[in-house]
Amino acid sequence: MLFHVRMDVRIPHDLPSDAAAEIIAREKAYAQELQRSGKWRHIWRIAGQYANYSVFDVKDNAELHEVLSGLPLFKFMDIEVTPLLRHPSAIREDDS
Ligand SMILES: O=C(O)CC1=CCC(=O)O1
Repeated sequence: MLFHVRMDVRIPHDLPSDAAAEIIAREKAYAQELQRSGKWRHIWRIAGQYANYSVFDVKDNAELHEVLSGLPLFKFMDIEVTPLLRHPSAIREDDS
C-alpha cells in the first residue's frame, strides 16, 4: 500500500545541539536504510520549511505505523498520513 506522508519537524529550542545532531544523524541512517529497502519510495524537502513530503510503500497501516513510530525524530514530529491508490488515468506502469 502506498501512503503520502507529511512530516513537520519541531525540535525543541532547549534541546542541546549535540543531542539534536545525534538524533538527526540516526534519523538519516534510518531513512536511508528504509529507502534502500524500497519501503520509503520518495522524500522531498518542502521548500522553506523543516518538513518533508514522503511516499511509503508498505504492507498495511500497521507496518506504516511501525516505520513512522521508529523514526528517531518521531517525538518531535507532527505527521499527516494520506492513503493513496492508483488513479484510473495514470499511465506509468510502476505507480501502483
Ligand atoms: O529533515 C526531515 O525532513 C526529517 C527527516 C526524515 C528523514 C530524514 O532523514 O530527515
